[in-house]
Amino acid sequence: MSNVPSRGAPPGSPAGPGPLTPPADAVPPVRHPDAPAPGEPLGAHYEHCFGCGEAQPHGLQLLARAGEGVRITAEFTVKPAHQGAPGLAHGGVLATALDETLGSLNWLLRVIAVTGRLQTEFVRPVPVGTSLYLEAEVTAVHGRKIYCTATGRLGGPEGPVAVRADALFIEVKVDHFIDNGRQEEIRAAMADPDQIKRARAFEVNP
Ligand SMILES: CCCCCCCCCCCCCCCC(=O)SCCNC(=O)CCNC(=O)[C@H](O)C(C)(C)COP(=O)(O)OP(=O)(O)OC[C@H]1O[C@@H](n2cnc3c(N)ncnc32)[C@H](O)[C@@H]1OP(=O)(O)O
Repeated sequence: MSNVPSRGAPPGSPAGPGPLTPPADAVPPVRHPDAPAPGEPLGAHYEHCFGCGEAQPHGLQLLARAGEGVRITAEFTVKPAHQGAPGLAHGGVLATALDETLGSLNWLLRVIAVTGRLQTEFVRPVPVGTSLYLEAEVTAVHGRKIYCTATGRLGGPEGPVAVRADALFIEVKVDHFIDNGRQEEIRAAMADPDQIKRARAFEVNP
């Protein structure tokens, strides 16, 4: 048995609405006035990120764009390195794509947040070579808790739904990474002016 305390019943359990349901006093999300304009590409938050980093040859290299409101679109192409079963994307890779797209919503809120919960639904297999088109949206905010949802479609915005996720992100300060990350990468990131600029675009008061 794990000694990590439980944060509530799983969604849909008879014990209650579950940790992915915003509480009654949650508020609608507010797009930050300095958020990137709709259609603008967001770029990677970290060049070595497995989800979005351009310096990760086997990563997803997911490209996200700001949408209207607190919404994001993103795309990635499933490569042979992403297989689970022959010719099909690994479920964990698809969960990464959902997680990364949901994490990109932080650019629009201008907060840094990490995934606390991620509930995924796999609706259709996703073949290698497919371009997965993702949309994500923040649905509610309660203190540091950010409730959000995402959908991935095969081939484009009108394609059939292949994956879905509901998630809870928790706002953190930049110290979360400085205190917990391996020192060699933290030192390199802090010495990189582009990385500091990217961290600032997430966080109003770094
Ligand atoms: C120089 C460097 C530059 C770096 C520039 C970086 C740029 C930006 C990078 C972004 C990166 C994105 C990448 C993709 C998204 C990932 O994949 S992020 C990686 C995966 N996630 C993680 O590693 C998170 C690991 N977990 C943790 O570190 C801690 O559990 C957390 C999430 C920070 C929470 O701990 P905490 O701050 O102590 O929070 P705590 O005060 O206990 O809870 C706050 C509230 O949230 C609730 N809560 C917390 N966790 C949970 C949970 N799991 N379930 C339900 N409720 C929860 C609590 O119940 C509490 O609720 P209220 O009482 O306020 O109602």
